[in-house]
Amino acid sequence: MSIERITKHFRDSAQTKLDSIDHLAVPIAAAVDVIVGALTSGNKILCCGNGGSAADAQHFAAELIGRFERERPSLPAIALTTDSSILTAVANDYQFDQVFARQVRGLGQPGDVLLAITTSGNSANVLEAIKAAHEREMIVIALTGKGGGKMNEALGDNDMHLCVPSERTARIQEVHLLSIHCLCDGIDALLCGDE
Ligand SMILES: O=C(CO)[C@@H](O)[C@H](O)[C@H](O)[C@H](O)COP(=O)(O)O
Ligand SMILES: [Zn+2]
Repeated sequence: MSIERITKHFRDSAQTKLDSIDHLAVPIAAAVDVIVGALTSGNKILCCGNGGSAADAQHFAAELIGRFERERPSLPAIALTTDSSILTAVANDYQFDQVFARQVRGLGQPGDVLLAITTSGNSANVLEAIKAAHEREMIVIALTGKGGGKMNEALGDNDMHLCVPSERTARIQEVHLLSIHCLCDGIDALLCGDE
């Protein structure tokens, strides 16, 4: 593989991150307020996504249940992407687009937050999870890209949309991970004080 290709990936990734600051800094700060409000009211965070975004959902839940950069109490978060028995049963007995929605209906409570991650904004199982979250009176924080796709119609007035200004899945995922780390840092700062 050529060094130029690798260099281009690094440069493009850095540029997409720089381009994202003006789009995402304010909504990320607002999302931190929503998440901390939910956590301090005794609510929890559910997270979902497909492929690389499933990994992002798990990454976020791990940092809340475990820790980010400093010691603090465990925070309640569940990735809906991890239980192969649930995922296969729901996909087999219902439809694959219900794999997250069914878990939201079983686990979600009013005031809980759904972190819905999809680079295209179009994954049917993520959109169905949002419908279920609305039924459960949950708040949705959506991480998308590519203009947001069908997510633009799926979200309600109380939801939040963090849309990365890129058309390329890999670059969008890279900014999603950075955004997730900003969320973790913001949660810790609000709960434990600035460091
Ligand atoms: O990680 C990657 C590509 O970088 C893939 O696994 C990617 O996440 C999958 O193709 C997903 O199914 C894409 O779904 P979405 O982001 O459009 O919701
Ligand atoms: Zn990927």
